[in-house]
Amino acid sequence: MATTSVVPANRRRAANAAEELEFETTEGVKAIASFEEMGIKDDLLRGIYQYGFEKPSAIQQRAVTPIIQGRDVIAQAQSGTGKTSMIALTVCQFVDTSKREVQALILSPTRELASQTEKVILAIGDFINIQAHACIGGKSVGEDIRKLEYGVHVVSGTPGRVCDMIKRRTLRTRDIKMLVLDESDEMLSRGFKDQIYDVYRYLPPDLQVLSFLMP
Ligand SMILES: Nc1ncnc2c1ncn2[C@@H]1O[C@H](COP(=O)(O)OP(=O)(O)OP(=O)(O)O)[C@@H](O)[C@H]1O
Repeated sequence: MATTSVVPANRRRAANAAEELEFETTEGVKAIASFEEMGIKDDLLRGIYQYGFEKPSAIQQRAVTPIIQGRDVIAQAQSGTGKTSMIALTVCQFVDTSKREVQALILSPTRELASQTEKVILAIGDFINIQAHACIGGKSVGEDIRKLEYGVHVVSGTPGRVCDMIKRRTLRTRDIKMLVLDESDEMLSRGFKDQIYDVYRYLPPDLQVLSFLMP
């Protein structure tokens, strides 16, 4: 397990000035200053640059490599520091797009966040032809069934709808090898614990788990 935490050294000062941030990481976790050095696949790098990113943010510099190496990771950083983008890029790096099965599952506490993550995945993963679907409450169940039966590589959803789709056997879990819990503390405080546990029970045992939260 690798842990990374990025918090302002002094909350009264400007939070986005890199020199005023404090970084705490598991021993051995290094900051990698460029996307090229992270071993990201070429077509994904093209997508990242096309999206407008030139260099990784502080949390991305520290957490992307352990994720790509297959470690379970807990990463903590304030809002706007690049966590959602990091989920998108590591999921895109992880999936094998020649296999149209769900391989990564992202759970978020809100429909907006789940949809936003799906959008960033589709944008960054444009050149790798990634198929992603937002499985969220309030949207048509029929559309979920159609998309999932057609076949997608990634599902980004809220725990209730995802659990429902798994129980209907529309969301096949056999090939899921990565579980991402975004804003995991928020999910637990919103009472999603039982649903998350329910989802987890259906996932294969050989699973990489990533947990993202705010300080
Ligand atoms: N490496 C990067 N280079 C340039 N911009 C970036 C980079 N990573 C993220 N961003 C941009 O910074 C903003 C915040 O990123 P993101 O949404 O990924 O962060 P977050 O920590 O998930 O924040 P929030 O909780 O507000 O969603 C977005 O506009 C995103 O496009």
